[in-house]
Amino acid sequence: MTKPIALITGAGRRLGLHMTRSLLNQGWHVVALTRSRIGELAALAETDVALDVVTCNALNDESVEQTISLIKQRYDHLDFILHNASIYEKDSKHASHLGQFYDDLYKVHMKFPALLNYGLKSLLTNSVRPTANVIHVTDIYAANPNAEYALYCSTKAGLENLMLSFAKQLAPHVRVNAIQPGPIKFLPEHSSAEQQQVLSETLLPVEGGFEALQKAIESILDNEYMTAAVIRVDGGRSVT
Ligand SMILES: NC(=O)C1=CN([C@@H]2O[C@H](COP(=O)(O)OP(=O)(O)OC[C@H]3O[C@@H](n4cnc5c(N)ncnc54)[C@H](OP(=O)(O)O)[C@@H]3O)[C@@H](O)[C@H]2O)C=CC1
Ligand SMILES: Nc1nc2c(c(=O)[nH]1)N=C([C@H](O)[C@@H](O)CO)CN2
Repeated sequence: MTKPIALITGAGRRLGLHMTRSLLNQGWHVVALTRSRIGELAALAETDVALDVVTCNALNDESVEQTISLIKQRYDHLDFILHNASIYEKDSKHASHLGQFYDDLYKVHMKFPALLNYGLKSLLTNSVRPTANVIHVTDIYAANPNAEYALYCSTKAGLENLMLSFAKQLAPHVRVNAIQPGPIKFLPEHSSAEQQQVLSETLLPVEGGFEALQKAIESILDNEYMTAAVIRVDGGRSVT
């Protein structure tokens, strides 16, 4: 296959689904990793042969190993990995089993991206684009944590640090960067009081929406002189 190939984790909804659609529309072949093949992503795969939906659960080591093997069997190159999969929950929600919760966050935010980067390195170095790209989607909370989400924030900081190591390891054929989103899209479980509080602390007091992240992702893909960089897309929340 001569088409560029993108691998997106957490592709079943929200940003992952948005980027899957956007890259397909721009002529990419997309390998969409998701925990279960359902809903809009599954429906899209029925009509678009350029979409390969692969089920993978980052909490299951065997599932991750099998996914890496399957991708290496199926493809001879890879041009972009978007590390998007994430769990965003308060520590207090898991007070009775904090150790298990922390293990899960580590697996989704750090171990999964690290194993994909190592396991798929040979495909990335065979990119059909001038350079391959890996983007780690972190959070402004990686630099300035929200204490109620301490465990989440620390593993996002780990994801950002991994970006620096892989940028060093994989240069010059693979560029590795991070994006720190701010309030892009609230989850349904966020109360309106929580939402208003966050927006009152944001210079541009609206949700950014997935298009704002799409533009940042595309700017990295287009800019051959960017690696080891961190871009904030946060409406100015991080300076208040
Ligand atoms: N939304 C926002 O305002 C902000 C977002 N971000 C970051 O941007 C990225 C996208 O955000 P958003 O779209 O809201 O993300 P979501 O909270 O909607 O989660 C993304 C996806 O992660 C995947 N995921 C969760 N657990 C696992 C698991 N065990 N194994 C594999 N995949 C898993 C799921 O994919 P699937 O359903 O396909 O299985 C889930 O839908 C995330 O990395 C997030 O941390 C950062 C700051 C703010
Ligand atoms: N995986 C996710 N991570 C984050 C989300 C989210 O919805 N999913 N949201 C936030 C914050 O709510 C942000 O929108 C406002 O501070 C951070 N991380």
